[in-house]
Amino acid sequence: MSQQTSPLAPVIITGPSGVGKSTLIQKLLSSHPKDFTLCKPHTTRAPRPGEVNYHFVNPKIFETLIAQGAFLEWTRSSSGDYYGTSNIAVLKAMATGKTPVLNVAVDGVKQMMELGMPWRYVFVKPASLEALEARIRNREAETEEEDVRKSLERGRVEMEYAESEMMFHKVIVNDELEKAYGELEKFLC
Ligand SMILES: Nc1ncnc2c1ncn2[C@@H]1O[C@H](COP(=O)(O)OP(=O)(O)OP(=O)(O)O)[C@@H](O)[C@H]1O
Repeated sequence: MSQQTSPLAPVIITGPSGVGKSTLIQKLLSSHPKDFTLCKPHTTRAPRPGEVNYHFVNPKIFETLIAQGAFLEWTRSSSGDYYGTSNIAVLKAMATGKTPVLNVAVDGVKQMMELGMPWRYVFVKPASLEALEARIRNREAETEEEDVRKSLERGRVEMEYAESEMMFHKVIVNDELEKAYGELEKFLC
């Protein structure tokens, strides 16, 4: 990508489920609270313990919002949960005067890229599919065998997409967290 972007242009962080997007975003927001703000996405999945970084809504409300054209992007995960970013959430984040940071599933990123926004796209990938599997299994969340299998298959396809499309401004391997975070910070700050 050669398009010029501003330091205030939203940053889109994407990658397979469980790769560590939320972890990296959380570190960025807590290290640079004056510079970055989270653009809060909507989801229909259940909150994990202590989780506050989403608007949690039921599927009926999510589907109403889709029908109203409220979303800039939306998608369904391999387990059937909806995820999306509303236009209002982006505007609210922009109005803070800080750089909005978005956590977006790979399918949603494809929709955003089609809109041609001159935003910054970062793909986070695992060191290997085995490492991704270990991370998903270690996470204190849904670990039904079928969900893990579907999630890994989807992750594999998403990684192939990232490699084939070359549409990302930055690709970061989240193997060692501090190193991955250092790369993200160097790219953005
Ligand atoms: N570099 C790392 N090394 C080891 N564990 C990590 C690393 N980065 C994140 N994790 C852990 O991996 C798990 C998944 O991380 P996280 O929830 O941030 O992923 P995610 O990509 O946001 O997932 P989802 O898209 O499904 O919400 C968490 O338990 C997190 O603590």
